[in-house]
Amino acid sequence: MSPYDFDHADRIVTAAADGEDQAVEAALRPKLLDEFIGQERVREQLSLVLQAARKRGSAPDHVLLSGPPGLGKTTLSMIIAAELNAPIRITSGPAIQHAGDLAAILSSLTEGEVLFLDEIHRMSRPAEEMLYMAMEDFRVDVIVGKGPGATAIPLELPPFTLVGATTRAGLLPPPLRDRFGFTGHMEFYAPAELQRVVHRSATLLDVEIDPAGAAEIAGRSRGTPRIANRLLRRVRDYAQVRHDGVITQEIAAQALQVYEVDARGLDRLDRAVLDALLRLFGGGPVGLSTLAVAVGEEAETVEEVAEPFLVREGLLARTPRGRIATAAAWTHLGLTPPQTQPRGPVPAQGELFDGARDAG
Ligand SMILES: Nc1ncnc2c1ncn2[C@@H]1O[C@H](COP(=O)(O)OP(=O)(O)OP(=O)(O)O)[C@@H](O)[C@H]1O
Repeated sequence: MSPYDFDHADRIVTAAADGEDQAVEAALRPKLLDEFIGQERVREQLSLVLQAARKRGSAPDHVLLSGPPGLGKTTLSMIIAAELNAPIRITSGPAIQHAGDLAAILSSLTEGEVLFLDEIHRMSRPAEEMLYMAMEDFRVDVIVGKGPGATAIPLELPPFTLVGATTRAGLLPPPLRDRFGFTGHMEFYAPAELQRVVHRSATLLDVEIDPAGAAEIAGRSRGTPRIANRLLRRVRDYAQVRHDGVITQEIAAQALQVYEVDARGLDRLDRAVLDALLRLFGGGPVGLSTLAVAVGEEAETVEEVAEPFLVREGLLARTPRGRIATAAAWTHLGLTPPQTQPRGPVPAQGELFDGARDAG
Protein backbone atom coordinates (compact mmCIF):
# COMPACT_ATOMS: atom_id res chain seq x y z
CA MET A 1 0.00 0.00 0.00
CA SER A 2 1.33 3.43 -0.91
CA PRO A 3 2.13 5.74 2.01
CA TYR A 4 0.04 8.31 0.15
CA ASP A 5 -3.12 6.18 0.00
CA PHE A 6 -6.34 8.02 0.77
CA ASP A 7 -9.76 8.77 -0.61
CA HIS A 8 -9.94 12.12 -2.34
CA ALA A 9 -13.58 11.78 -3.44
CA ASP A 10 -14.84 14.32 -0.91
CA ARG A 11 -12.20 16.98 -1.38
CA ILE A 12 -12.95 20.01 0.71
CA VAL A 13 -10.98 22.26 -1.66
CA THR A 14 -12.77 21.37 -4.89
CA ALA A 15 -14.26 24.35 -6.73
CA ALA A 16 -17.21 22.24 -7.92
CA ALA A 17 -20.43 22.63 -5.93
CA ASP A 18 -21.49 19.76 -3.67
CA GLY A 19 -24.98 19.13 -2.29
CA GLU A 20 -24.41 21.10 0.89
CA ASP A 21 -23.04 24.07 -1.08
CA GLN A 22 -26.16 24.22 -3.20
CA ALA A 23 -28.35 24.36 -0.15
CA VAL A 24 -26.54 27.27 1.50
CA GLU A 25 -25.25 29.16 -1.53
CA ALA A 26 -28.58 30.77 -2.23
CA ALA A 27 -28.47 32.42 1.19
CA LEU A 28 -24.92 33.66 0.72
CA ARG A 29 -25.32 35.13 -2.78
CA PRO A 30 -24.93 38.89 -3.10
CA LYS A 31 -28.14 40.27 -4.61
CA LEU A 32 -26.93 43.51 -6.22
CA LEU A 33 -23.81 44.61 -8.08
CA ASP A 34 -22.68 46.83 -5.20
CA GLU A 35 -22.63 43.85 -2.85
CA PHE A 36 -20.58 41.75 -5.28
CA ILE A 37 -16.98 41.68 -4.02
CA GLY A 38 -13.94 41.91 -6.32
CA GLN A 39 -13.86 41.42 -10.13
CA GLU A 40 -13.58 45.21 -10.41
CA ARG A 41 -13.17 45.29 -14.18
CA VAL A 42 -16.11 42.99 -14.94
CA ARG A 43 -18.24 44.81 -12.39
CA GLU A 44 -17.53 48.26 -13.79
CA GLN A 45 -18.05 47.21 -17.41
CA LEU A 46 -21.22 45.33 -16.58
CA SER A 47 -22.53 48.23 -14.58
CA LEU A 48 -22.18 50.48 -17.66
CA VAL A 49 -23.92 47.93 -19.90
CA LEU A 50 -26.83 47.66 -17.44
CA GLN A 51 -27.16 51.38 -16.76
CA ALA A 52 -27.16 52.16 -20.49
CA ALA A 53 -29.86 49.55 -21.11
CA ARG A 54 -31.97 50.95 -18.28
CA LYS A 55 -31.58 54.46 -19.69
CA ARG A 56 -32.65 53.32 -23.16
CA GLY A 57 -35.46 51.24 -21.72
CA SER A 58 -34.41 48.24 -23.80
CA ALA A 59 -32.85 44.84 -23.13
CA PRO A 60 -29.03 44.96 -22.84
CA ASP A 61 -26.67 43.05 -25.11
CA HIS A 62 -26.23 39.37 -24.44
CA VAL A 63 -23.57 38.69 -21.80
CA LEU A 64 -20.96 35.92 -21.72
CA LEU A 65 -19.24 35.17 -18.42
CA SER A 66 -16.15 33.00 -18.58
CA GLY A 67 -13.88 31.65 -15.87
CA PRO A 68 -13.20 28.73 -13.55
CA PRO A 69 -16.00 27.24 -11.39
CA GLY A 70 -17.03 28.84 -8.12
CA LEU A 71 -16.04 32.42 -8.95
CA GLY A 72 -19.57 33.81 -9.10
CA LYS A 73 -20.95 33.42 -12.63
CA THR A 74 -24.36 32.19 -11.47
CA THR A 75 -24.40 34.91 -8.83
CA LEU A 76 -23.65 37.61 -11.43
CA SER A 77 -26.38 36.35 -13.75
CA MET A 78 -28.91 36.69 -10.92
CA ILE A 79 -27.56 40.15 -10.16
CA ILE A 80 -28.02 41.15 -13.82
CA ALA A 81 -31.69 40.15 -13.63
CA ALA A 82 -32.16 41.91 -10.29
CA GLU A 83 -30.50 45.09 -11.56
CA LEU A 84 -32.79 45.03 -14.61
CA ASN A 85 -35.77 44.26 -12.45
CA ALA A 86 -36.42 41.32 -14.74
CA PRO A 87 -37.30 37.68 -14.08
CA ILE A 88 -34.63 35.05 -14.67
CA ARG A 89 -34.84 31.55 -16.13
CA ILE A 90 -31.96 29.20 -15.32
CA THR A 91 -30.89 26.25 -17.42
CA SER A 92 -27.68 24.64 -18.63
CA GLY A 93 -26.06 23.35 -21.82
CA PRO A 94 -26.23 19.67 -20.85
CA ALA A 95 -29.97 20.04 -20.12
CA ILE A 96 -30.61 21.15 -23.70
CA GLN A 97 -29.95 18.13 -25.85
CA HIS A 98 -32.44 18.83 -28.63
CA ALA A 99 -33.26 22.01 -30.49
CA GLY A 100 -36.87 21.40 -29.40
CA ASP A 101 -35.84 21.73 -25.72
CA LEU A 102 -34.42 25.16 -26.45
CA ALA A 103 -37.40 26.20 -28.60
CA ALA A 104 -39.72 25.37 -25.70
CA ILE A 105 -37.71 27.55 -23.31
CA LEU A 106 -37.27 30.44 -25.72
CA SER A 107 -40.91 30.56 -26.75
CA SER A 108 -42.04 30.78 -23.14
CA LEU A 109 -39.79 33.74 -22.21
CA THR A 110 -41.45 37.02 -21.33
CA GLU A 111 -40.29 40.39 -22.61
CA GLY A 112 -36.99 41.47 -21.04
CA GLU A 113 -36.48 38.16 -19.23
CA VAL A 114 -32.92 37.01 -18.50
CA LEU A 115 -32.07 33.51 -19.67
CA PHE A 116 -29.07 32.07 -17.82
CA LEU A 117 -27.43 29.26 -19.75
CA ASP A 118 -24.71 27.65 -17.63
CA GLU A 119 -22.05 25.48 -19.30
CA ILE A 120 -23.11 26.89 -22.64
CA HIS A 121 -20.19 25.09 -24.34
CA ARG A 122 -21.94 21.76 -23.64
CA MET A 123 -25.07 22.44 -25.67
CA SER A 124 -25.89 20.20 -28.65
CA ARG A 125 -25.04 21.46 -32.13
CA PRO A 126 -28.63 21.84 -33.44
CA ALA A 127 -29.61 23.78 -30.30
CA GLU A 128 -26.57 25.98 -30.71
CA GLU A 129 -27.58 26.83 -34.27
CA MET A 130 -31.09 27.69 -33.16
CA LEU A 131 -29.61 29.95 -30.52
CA TYR A 132 -27.67 31.99 -33.13
CA MET A 133 -30.90 33.18 -34.75
CA ALA A 134 -32.67 33.67 -31.45
CA MET A 135 -29.86 35.87 -30.13
CA GLU A 136 -29.57 37.94 -33.27
CA ASP A 137 -33.12 38.30 -34.60
CA PHE A 138 -35.26 37.19 -31.63
CA ARG A 139 -36.75 34.56 -33.87
CA VAL A 140 -36.58 30.77 -34.18
CA ASP A 141 -37.64 28.41 -36.92
CA VAL A 142 -39.67 25.57 -35.49
CA ILE A 143 -39.54 22.52 -37.73
CA VAL A 144 -42.88 20.79 -38.10
CA GLY A 145 -43.09 17.31 -39.57
CA LYS A 146 -40.34 15.00 -40.77
CA GLY A 147 -38.50 14.17 -43.99
CA PRO A 148 -39.26 15.91 -47.29
CA GLY A 149 -42.60 17.23 -45.96
CA ALA A 150 -40.99 19.06 -43.02
CA THR A 151 -41.60 22.79 -42.92
CA ALA A 152 -39.98 25.57 -40.90
CA ILE A 153 -42.44 27.82 -39.13
CA PRO A 154 -40.88 31.10 -38.01
CA LEU A 155 -41.71 32.09 -34.45
CA GLU A 156 -41.15 35.61 -33.14
CA LEU A 157 -39.61 35.86 -29.66
CA PRO A 158 -39.86 38.72 -27.20
CA PRO A 159 -36.55 40.57 -26.69
CA PHE A 160 -34.61 38.80 -23.94
CA THR A 161 -31.08 38.86 -22.55
CA LEU A 162 -29.01 35.74 -22.73
CA VAL A 163 -26.36 35.33 -20.03
CA GLY A 164 -24.09 32.46 -21.00
CA ALA A 165 -21.53 31.02 -18.61
CA THR A 166 -18.59 28.86 -19.51
CA THR A 167 -15.45 27.53 -17.90
CA ARG A 168 -14.01 27.06 -21.40
CA ALA A 169 -14.48 30.20 -23.51
CA GLY A 170 -12.00 28.79 -26.01
CA LEU A 171 -14.37 25.90 -26.77
CA LEU A 172 -17.19 28.16 -27.95
CA PRO A 173 -17.59 28.29 -31.72
CA PRO A 174 -16.75 31.81 -33.00
CA PRO A 175 -20.27 32.42 -34.42
CA LEU A 176 -21.68 31.92 -30.91
CA ARG A 177 -18.97 33.96 -29.19
CA ASP A 178 -19.48 36.83 -31.63
CA ARG A 179 -23.15 37.14 -30.78
CA PHE A 180 -22.41 38.24 -27.23
CA GLY A 181 -22.16 42.02 -26.98
CA PHE A 182 -20.24 41.80 -23.71
CA THR A 183 -17.82 39.21 -22.36
CA GLY A 184 -16.68 39.28 -18.75
CA HIS A 185 -13.57 37.27 -17.86
CA MET A 186 -13.68 36.27 -14.21
CA GLU A 187 -10.32 36.02 -12.44
CA PHE A 188 -9.31 34.21 -9.26
CA TYR A 189 -9.84 36.46 -6.23
CA ALA A 190 -7.05 38.17 -4.30
CA PRO A 191 -6.72 37.14 -0.61
CA ALA A 192 -7.99 40.56 0.58
CA GLU A 193 -11.14 40.16 -1.55
CA LEU A 194 -11.73 36.65 -0.25
CA GLN A 195 -11.30 37.94 3.27
CA ARG A 196 -14.23 40.28 2.59
CA VAL A 197 -16.25 37.38 1.15
CA VAL A 198 -15.57 35.32 4.31
CA HIS A 199 -16.48 38.22 6.55
CA ARG A 200 -19.71 38.91 4.69
CA SER A 201 -20.72 35.22 4.73
CA ALA A 202 -19.90 34.91 8.45
CA THR A 203 -22.22 37.84 9.16
CA LEU A 204 -25.01 36.21 7.14
CA LEU A 205 -24.46 32.89 8.94
CA ASP A 206 -24.45 34.71 12.27
CA VAL A 207 -20.94 33.59 13.11
CA GLU A 208 -18.49 35.81 14.97
CA ILE A 209 -15.13 36.08 13.23
CA ASP A 210 -12.19 38.45 13.69
CA PRO A 211 -10.24 39.91 10.72
CA ALA A 212 -7.27 37.58 11.25
CA GLY A 213 -9.60 34.58 11.32
CA ALA A 214 -11.17 35.67 8.03
CA ALA A 215 -7.71 36.23 6.54
CA GLU A 216 -6.60 32.74 7.59
CA ILE A 217 -9.57 31.13 5.82
CA ALA A 218 -9.17 33.39 2.77
CA GLY A 219 -5.50 32.46 2.38
CA ARG A 220 -6.40 28.76 2.13
CA SER A 221 -9.32 29.18 -0.29
CA ARG A 222 -7.48 28.94 -3.62
CA GLY A 223 -8.80 32.25 -4.93
CA THR A 224 -12.36 30.86 -5.02
CA PRO A 225 -15.36 32.21 -3.05
CA ARG A 226 -17.15 28.84 -3.13
CA ILE A 227 -14.18 27.21 -1.37
CA ALA A 228 -13.92 30.15 1.06
CA ASN A 229 -17.57 29.71 2.04
CA ARG A 230 -17.14 25.96 2.45
CA LEU A 231 -14.02 26.30 4.61
CA LEU A 232 -15.83 28.91 6.70
CA ARG A 233 -18.63 26.42 7.44
CA ARG A 234 -16.13 23.74 8.50
CA VAL A 235 -14.23 26.19 10.70
CA ARG A 236 -17.53 27.32 12.23
CA ASP A 237 -18.30 23.68 13.16
CA TYR A 238 -14.90 23.34 14.82
CA ALA A 239 -15.23 26.65 16.66
CA GLN A 240 -18.68 25.70 17.96
CA VAL A 241 -17.81 22.14 19.01
CA ARG A 242 -14.34 22.65 20.47
CA HIS A 243 -14.48 26.33 21.53
CA ASP A 244 -16.93 29.14 22.17
CA GLY A 245 -17.95 29.60 18.52
CA VAL A 246 -15.79 32.65 17.81
CA ILE A 247 -13.41 32.28 14.87
CA THR A 248 -9.93 33.67 15.45
CA GLN A 249 -6.81 33.11 13.37
CA GLU A 250 -5.68 30.37 15.75
CA ILE A 251 -9.02 28.56 15.68
CA ALA A 252 -9.19 28.78 11.87
CA ALA A 253 -5.66 27.39 11.53
CA GLN A 254 -6.38 24.53 13.98
CA ALA A 255 -9.65 23.66 12.26
CA LEU A 256 -8.15 23.61 8.79
CA GLN A 257 -5.33 21.43 10.05
CA VAL A 258 -7.99 18.91 11.10
CA TYR A 259 -9.40 19.10 7.55
CA GLU A 260 -5.88 18.82 6.13
CA VAL A 261 -5.95 22.07 4.19
CA ASP A 262 -2.56 23.70 4.60
CA ALA A 263 -1.58 27.38 4.82
CA ARG A 264 -1.50 27.71 1.04
CA GLY A 265 -4.73 25.81 0.39
CA LEU A 266 -3.12 22.51 -0.61
CA ASP A 267 -4.94 19.40 0.53
CA ARG A 268 -3.65 15.92 1.13
CA LEU A 269 -3.60 14.88 -2.53
CA ASP A 270 -1.75 18.04 -3.59
CA ARG A 271 0.82 17.55 -0.87
CA ALA A 272 1.21 13.84 -1.63
CA VAL A 273 2.03 14.66 -5.26
CA LEU A 274 4.60 17.27 -4.23
CA ASP A 275 6.03 15.06 -1.50
CA ALA A 276 6.55 12.14 -3.89
CA LEU A 277 8.04 14.43 -6.52
CA LEU A 278 10.54 15.84 -4.04
CA ARG A 279 11.39 12.87 -1.82
CA LEU A 280 11.21 10.00 -4.27
CA PHE A 281 12.31 11.70 -7.47
CA GLY A 282 14.59 14.47 -6.20
CA GLY A 283 12.32 17.16 -7.68
CA GLY A 284 12.02 15.54 -11.13
CA PRO A 285 11.78 15.48 -14.01
CA VAL A 286 9.54 12.47 -13.66
CA GLY A 287 6.79 11.15 -15.91
CA LEU A 288 3.15 11.67 -14.96
CA SER A 289 2.31 7.98 -14.82
CA THR A 290 5.28 7.25 -12.53
CA LEU A 291 4.26 10.03 -10.21
CA ALA A 292 0.67 8.75 -10.21
CA VAL A 293 1.77 5.21 -9.31
CA ALA A 294 3.90 6.61 -6.49
CA VAL A 295 0.90 8.32 -4.90
CA GLY A 296 -1.46 5.42 -5.65
CA GLU A 297 -3.71 7.44 -7.96
CA GLU A 298 -4.84 7.37 -11.57
CA ALA A 299 -2.72 9.54 -13.87
CA GLU A 300 -5.85 11.55 -14.83
CA THR A 301 -6.56 12.32 -11.17
CA VAL A 302 -3.07 13.67 -10.64
CA GLU A 303 -3.20 15.60 -13.92
CA GLU A 304 -6.71 17.03 -13.65
CA VAL A 305 -7.35 17.24 -9.91
CA ALA A 306 -4.02 18.09 -8.29
CA GLU A 307 -1.76 19.60 -10.90
CA PRO A 308 -3.71 22.64 -12.13
CA PHE A 309 -3.54 24.30 -8.73
CA LEU A 310 0.09 23.26 -8.13
CA VAL A 311 1.03 24.76 -11.50
CA ARG A 312 -0.98 27.91 -10.80
CA GLU A 313 0.77 28.28 -7.46
CA GLY A 314 4.18 27.94 -9.13
CA LEU A 315 5.01 24.77 -7.19
CA LEU A 316 5.18 22.36 -10.11
CA ALA A 317 6.00 22.69 -13.80
CA ARG A 318 4.88 20.42 -16.59
CA THR A 319 7.63 19.96 -19.15
CA PRO A 320 8.02 17.64 -22.12
CA ARG A 321 10.55 15.69 -20.04
CA GLY A 322 8.18 15.22 -17.12
CA ARG A 323 7.06 16.99 -13.96
CA ILE A 324 9.53 19.26 -12.18
CA ALA A 325 9.24 20.78 -8.72
CA THR A 326 10.12 24.47 -8.38
CA ALA A 327 12.25 25.98 -5.64
CA ALA A 328 9.01 27.16 -3.96
CA ALA A 329 7.87 23.52 -3.66
CA TRP A 330 10.96 22.58 -1.60
CA THR A 331 10.39 25.58 0.64
CA HIS A 332 6.68 24.85 1.04
CA LEU A 333 7.30 21.30 2.25
CA GLY A 334 10.21 22.46 4.42
CA LEU A 335 12.75 20.34 2.54
CA THR A 336 16.22 21.19 1.25
CA PRO A 337 16.82 20.69 -2.45
CA PRO A 338 19.72 18.36 -3.33
CA GLN A 339 22.94 20.04 -4.52
CA THR A 340 22.52 18.78 -8.06
CA GLN A 341 19.21 20.41 -8.97
CA PRO A 342 18.66 20.08 -12.72
CA ARG A 343 19.40 23.42 -14.33
CA GLY A 344 18.69 24.35 -17.92
CA PRO A 345 17.94 21.65 -20.48
CA VAL A 346 18.18 18.16 -19.07
CA PRO A 347 20.30 15.73 -21.17
CA ALA A 348 18.64 13.17 -23.39
CA GLN A 349 19.62 10.58 -20.80
CA GLY A 350 17.12 12.16 -18.41
CA GLU A 351 14.46 11.52 -20.97
CA LEU A 352 15.42 7.87 -21.29
CA PHE A 353 15.51 7.46 -17.54
CA ASP A 354 12.12 9.09 -17.24
CA GLY A 355 10.67 6.85 -19.97
CA ALA A 356 12.15 3.77 -18.33
CA ARG A 357 10.51 4.69 -15.04
CA ASP A 358 7.20 5.13 -16.78
CA ALA A 359 7.53 1.78 -18.51
CA GLY A 360 8.16 0.14 -15.14
N1 LIG B 1 -17.96 38.24 -5.62
C1 LIG B 1 -18.57 37.53 -4.68
N2 LIG B 1 -18.89 38.06 -3.51
C2 LIG B 1 -19.47 37.30 -2.55
N3 LIG B 1 -19.79 36.00 -2.68
C3 LIG B 1 -19.50 35.43 -3.85
C4 LIG B 1 -18.89 36.15 -4.91
N4 LIG B 1 -18.72 35.33 -5.96
C5 LIG B 1 -19.21 34.15 -5.58
N5 LIG B 1 -19.67 34.19 -4.32
C6 LIG B 1 -20.26 33.06 -3.58
O1 LIG B 1 -19.61 31.87 -4.01
C7 LIG B 1 -20.57 30.83 -4.24
C8 LIG B 1 -20.39 30.28 -5.63
O2 LIG B 1 -20.76 31.25 -6.58
P1 LIG B 1 -21.49 30.86 -7.96
O3 LIG B 1 -22.42 29.70 -7.75
O4 LIG B 1 -22.07 32.11 -8.50
O5 LIG B 1 -20.25 30.41 -8.80
P2 LIG B 1 -20.20 29.94 -10.34
O6 LIG B 1 -19.04 30.65 -10.97
O7 LIG B 1 -21.51 30.10 -10.99
O8 LIG B 1 -19.83 28.44 -10.19
P3 LIG B 1 -20.19 27.24 -11.22
O9 LIG B 1 -19.53 27.61 -12.50
O10 LIG B 1 -19.59 26.04 -10.52
O11 LIG B 1 -21.69 27.19 -11.28
C9 LIG B 1 -21.93 31.45 -3.94
O12 LIG B 1 -22.32 31.06 -2.65
C10 LIG B 1 -21.72 32.93 -3.93
O13 LIG B 1 -22.49 33.52 -2.94
